[in-house]
Amino acid sequence: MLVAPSVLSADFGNLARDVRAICDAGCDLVHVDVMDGHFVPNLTIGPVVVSAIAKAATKPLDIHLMVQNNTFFVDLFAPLKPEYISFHIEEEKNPHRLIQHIRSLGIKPAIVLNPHTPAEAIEYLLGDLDMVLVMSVNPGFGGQKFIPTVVEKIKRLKALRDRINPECMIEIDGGVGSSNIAVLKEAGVDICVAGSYVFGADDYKTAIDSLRV
Ligand SMILES: O=C(CO)[C@H](O)[C@H](O)COP(=O)(O)O
Ligand SMILES: [Co+2]
Repeated sequence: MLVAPSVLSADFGNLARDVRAICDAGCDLVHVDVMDGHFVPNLTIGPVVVSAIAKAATKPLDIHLMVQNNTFFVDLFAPLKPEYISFHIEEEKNPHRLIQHIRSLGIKPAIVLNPHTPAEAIEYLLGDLDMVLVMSVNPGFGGQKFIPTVVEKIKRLKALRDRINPECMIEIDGGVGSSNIAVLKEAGVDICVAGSYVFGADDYKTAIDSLRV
């Protein structure tokens, strides 16, 4: 299991310190939540702060867009050379075109599914994706309770993934911790995002290691 702590739960007064700390603690990716106050009822960070995160990070960035104008934000963050940019299928009229655009920028394209969106919604896009991110909370805030019905969805997604594009990663985001990580691994998750679980722990390395099932 790869681990991507979400900096949404970091101390923003000491952001560079916290980003360095999770990288030193052995995380695989740094998960960055970008919210525009329109697609979700919360507003987070733009390119000025994300570039400060990129500067402090010694691990690749995993940018999770929760925005209305995906192409605008992809172009805004592309110069930071993240490993992944993920966008919500619920907010994109031309997802196939946007996947190609992200790839043309040298970035791995990923799609996010909200809790109500079936795995089958991306069946004909899976062959072009490097990752699918399954939301296990409603997007917008850290520290929410895990929605257990996503476990069944991950199993369906894994079956599709294994048939269509075995290289494509499955990532989970929201309410993840040591209590549910084994079930998620068993269902087919490859990468877990964890915000409040990691940043709320006394020791980041112990918390990250506890997710490596
Ligand atoms: O995308 C997100 C919220 O929309 C965050 O990545 C997610 O909520 C992580 O926080 P936590 O692990 O505390 O649930
Ligand atoms: Co996220």
